[in-house]
Amino acid sequence: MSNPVTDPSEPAEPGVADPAASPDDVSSVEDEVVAELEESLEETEENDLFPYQAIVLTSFGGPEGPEEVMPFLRRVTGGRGIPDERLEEVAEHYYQFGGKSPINDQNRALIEAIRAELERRELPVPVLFGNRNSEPFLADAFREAAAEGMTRLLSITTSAYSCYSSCRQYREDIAAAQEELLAEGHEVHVDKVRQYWNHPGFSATNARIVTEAVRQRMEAGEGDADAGPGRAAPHLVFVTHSLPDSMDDTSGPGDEEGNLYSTQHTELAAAITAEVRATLGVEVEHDLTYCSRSGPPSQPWLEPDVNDHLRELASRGVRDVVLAPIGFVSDHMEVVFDLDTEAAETAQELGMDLLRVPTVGTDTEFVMGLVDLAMERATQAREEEVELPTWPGDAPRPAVCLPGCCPNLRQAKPAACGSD
Ligand SMILES: CC1=C(CCC(=O)O)c2cc3nc(cc4[nH]c(cc5[nH]c(cc1n2)c(C)c5CCC(=O)O)c(CCC(=O)O)c4C)C(CCC(=O)O)=C3C
Ligand SMILES: [Fe+2]
Repeated sequence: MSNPVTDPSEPAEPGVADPAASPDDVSSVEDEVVAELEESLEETEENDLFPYQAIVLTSFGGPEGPEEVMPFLRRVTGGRGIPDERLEEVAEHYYQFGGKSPINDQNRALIEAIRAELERRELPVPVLFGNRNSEPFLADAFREAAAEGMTRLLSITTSAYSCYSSCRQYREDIAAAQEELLAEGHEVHVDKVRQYWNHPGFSATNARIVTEAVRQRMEAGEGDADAGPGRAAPHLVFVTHSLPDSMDDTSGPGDEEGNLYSTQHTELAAAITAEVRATLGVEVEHDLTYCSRSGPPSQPWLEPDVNDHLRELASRGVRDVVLAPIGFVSDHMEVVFDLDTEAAETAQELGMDLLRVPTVGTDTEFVMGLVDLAMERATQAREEEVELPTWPGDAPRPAVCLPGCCPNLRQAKPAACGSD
């Protein structure tokens, strides 16, 4: 694919005709224009992200000041029956942090890291930022691309698993933003990378940082007076965002298998635990728990809640816990409030030692994995052979979602990046 002669940092300017050309010279002007267009097309074709002209980091969004908190929460919950009390409670979480969610700054840092990795691989493709629920919105990103004459974009989302909230809802918002652009006279095609819960860039990075945390805990424990040579390894508690049972039941390919969201987390938690055991040569127990439940109490959500589970572990005499937030890509509000504030308080009340593992954030191995995923998707778009690395298991999620998967249980809406 690569041609060392062309410098990708100097894009051709298609359509710029020689102003000195005389009107009789029409055919030579046309020849020139055609030649320039072909040259620019070749340049794009030479890079391994062809046919994509830009990457759009696609995320949830969050408020960046106190005045943005309530409009953000109303946008997120619009017509979804989240009780007012819950909204006020969540608003308080944001106010405790000055009304500013950490998520946008983290995504800007991730974009910088992706840009640096693209540059290292000599892939001259810009990275834009588009959120579902706060500025810069997805439509802003698409508009920016359209203004540059771009028509083919690749979305990388900041959610790794399969369910309505973390996959189809993103696809619906991409479709709505495309619709908005179409009304302004611009057609943009958008594909997305596969859900990457079992792409090694995400899963193996989590395994590495969880192993590091357990190792650190055990080394710290060696100095303890009551930590004899037979001291057990810490208990591993994995945590992810809770969902209504109905959303978990219908997560997956739409073939009535369902429960893909909880299954993916269960499999990854078990695989990481096995990796910790093998690497450190210790017996370690683990559980999967959930946080950030919302919705009315009458509605069943995935359990156990992380706080309830810490209480249960304490009652069984467990004192040493490593908490691994594998459900989250960065340290956003759910992590800094629900885990670092709330669960940390619970642990303190219980006299437990709780060490929270970092999220993948801007870890180099994770960032390289995202760029690998983008190149993989481009290879598929070119209909070339491609390997799809997975761990655990050997079943990559399809980059083009199957009809009916992870359905919207309230209201069917158009969704991008799928075959339905
Ligand atoms: C699976 C999942 C992810 C992970 C995948 C992904 O990353 O997308 C995620 C991420 C996030 N969720 C976030 C914020 C919120 N989620 C809410 C509500 C809900 N989330 C749900 C699920 C998920 N959510 C569900 C089933 C609901 C209730 C019903 C509904 O509304 O569909 C509400 C409403 C109030 C409340 O009920 O808590 C808020 C404010 C933020 C921003 C944080 C920040 O600002 O740093 C982020 C990254
Ligand atoms: Fe959420």
